[in-house]
Amino acid sequence: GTTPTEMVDALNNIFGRHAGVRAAHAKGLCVTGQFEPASNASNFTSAAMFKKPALNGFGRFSIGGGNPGISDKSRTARGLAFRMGDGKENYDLVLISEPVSFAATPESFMSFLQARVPDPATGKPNPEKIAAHNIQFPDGKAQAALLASHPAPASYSTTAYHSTSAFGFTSKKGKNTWARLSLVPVAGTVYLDEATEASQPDQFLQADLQRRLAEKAIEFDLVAQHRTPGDSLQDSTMQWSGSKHTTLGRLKITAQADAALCDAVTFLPTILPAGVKASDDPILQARAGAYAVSFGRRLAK
Ligand code: HEM
Repeated sequence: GTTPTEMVDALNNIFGRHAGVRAAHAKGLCVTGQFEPASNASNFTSAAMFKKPALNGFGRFSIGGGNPGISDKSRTARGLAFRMGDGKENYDLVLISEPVSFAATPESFMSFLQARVPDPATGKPNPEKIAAHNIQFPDGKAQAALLASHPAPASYSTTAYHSTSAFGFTSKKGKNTWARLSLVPVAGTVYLDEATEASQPDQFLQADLQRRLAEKAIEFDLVAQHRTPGDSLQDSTMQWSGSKHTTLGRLKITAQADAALCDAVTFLPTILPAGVKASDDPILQARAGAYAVSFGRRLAK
């Protein structure tokens, strides 16, 4: 099965159930900031909030997986969730640090996780089960290859974050454009070099964030990649080739915030302003239900 409860149980089966903690992206840091829409963004999207000079918001940087003690050096996806609003509507961006997800469907997501449940005899995942998953669900290979191709980001501020799924944007003239979104770091993408990867302590991301924010805001451009024919609207494991991009504005992360601010909500990729719609990508459609189950469990502790 692939109900929201079954998906969260599958995460808990691997990572354990930690009181008050997210079932996925368990480790993270809460921040506040502003989004400044680009002056021409309203040609691309009719959403009212993009006509404002600036929107306030808060968000959370995270490391993929349900282990709250994971090393900051681990080669897993990083996450960035950010909620911005104009007082009337909210817009949640819930993004990861690779341009593709690890499963095209909830069935593939379940198989990926079930193949990684630690073997009671060894305490480790059984490589044969992972190999069998890769044969049955080859859609998981693209993200794994990307993650293996570089060390972890040197900082939460030095990697791009991507929606992997597509959203439809209605322009003020009523035209719909399908796009995938990315937050692109203004300071550029920097991964740990291999020597630093070996020598750096396991925890460095919080101190790094503190140091950078004491100096200046951490900035990302919000970029919409337009769909070109052949770019899938259903398969978030396939990279897009569309070469047309529109910059929708700049996100400025200005301060760290108490974890409580972010833990009181669940960021959902389906919280969208009027004028932006989700595609019928089955992964995008499955996420909100699972996030709600995880949210309920961590509030109940
Ligand atoms: C079927 C596929 C997926 C499932 C079942 C799933 C499940 C979850 C769950 C249960 C949480 C914890 C929610 C909470 O307690 O608030 C979570 C968090 C998160 N997920 Fe997913 N996820 C999926 C795919 C994705 C994809 C494709 C992305 C990004 C492109 C993504 C990005 C994130 C991020 C950034 C967070 C952390 C949000 C925060 O910091 O509060 N997830 N996911």
